[in-house]
Amino acid sequence: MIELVDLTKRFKQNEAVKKLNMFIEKGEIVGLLGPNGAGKSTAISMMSSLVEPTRGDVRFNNKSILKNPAPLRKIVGMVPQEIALYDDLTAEENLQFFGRIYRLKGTELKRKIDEVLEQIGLIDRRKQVVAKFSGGMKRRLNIGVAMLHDPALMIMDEPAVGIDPQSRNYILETVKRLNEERQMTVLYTSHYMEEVELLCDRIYIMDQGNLIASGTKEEIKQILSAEKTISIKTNRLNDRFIAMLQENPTINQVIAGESEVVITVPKEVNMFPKLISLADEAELELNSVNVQNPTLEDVFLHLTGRALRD
Ligand SMILES: Nc1ncnc2c1ncn2[C@@H]1O[C@H](COP(=O)(O)OP(=O)(O)OP(=O)(O)O)[C@@H](O)[C@H]1O
Repeated sequence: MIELVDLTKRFKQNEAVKKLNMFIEKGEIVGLLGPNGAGKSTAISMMSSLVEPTRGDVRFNNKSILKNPAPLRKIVGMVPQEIALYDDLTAEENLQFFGRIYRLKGTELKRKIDEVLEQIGLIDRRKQVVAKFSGGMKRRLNIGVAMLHDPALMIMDEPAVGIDPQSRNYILETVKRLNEERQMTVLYTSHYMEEVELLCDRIYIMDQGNLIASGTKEEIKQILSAEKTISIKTNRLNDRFIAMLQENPTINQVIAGESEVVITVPKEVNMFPKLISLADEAELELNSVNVQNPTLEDVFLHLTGRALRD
């Protein structure tokens, strides 16, 4: 459906996006994950023809859209990171205003507004002014605006940022439902790996303008397939035990908390007997020892040496 080819954007000295290659197939939910400043917004602004690339191409159904963006614009719904609503208008009036921009009118506009309000769970709040809305409700209406013209491709720029977990879940479920019921294709950008992990079929991870990993969740986690992480919980962790773990040549990494220590070891090693004897020696009672599956956060840490949310 959409393909980015060596897409690059330079702002003066700053190369915000560097030779980005990406594709989105019809019906997929694709995640674009990366910390603040990674270049996600710039990439999707070029993808939706709002920002002109310095180099590279954006192709829609195998045709470049750089000279002729109209066919793509017709099918794209863009959910911006900043909430773009009129505070002194009601939910319904906001949808009427934006619906007219999309050239909807009369009974068609009314039908569409009812449908969108139903989908975003705000049908009972249609007559309420947006100024009275919670952050989560504003985010939902922000998505509703982008849904008015039935976009085949929805591009969402951190649509659930800064809201409570319940509203976030509602948004994630709405996106999933729209994808399942209407085969809507979605590009979902976020710096929360949990959102992307929950929602997306395929994921691209960006950092400092570069694409650092891509693939299905399983493929990306394969990057860490040579190692496993073990979490050890005790009532009282002691320095002796931590020192013994740090000195053990099989253990690659030791991260100690107050009552939990997390170690990384090669995948094939069975650490359980050794951990039990080390704990015995350090006169420590173990509460639990769990092998953890790697998360996308672990992959990001492994690739960049930094946490995703620092
Ligand atoms: N219009 C602009 N002029 C100059 N620099 C810009 C402009 N837009 C973005 N940048 C820079 O490009 C880099 C990438 O920014 P971008 O907003 O694309 O990142 P992001 O991953 O979307 O992060 P965020 O979630 O914070 O928006 C940053 O260094 C930013 O300062």
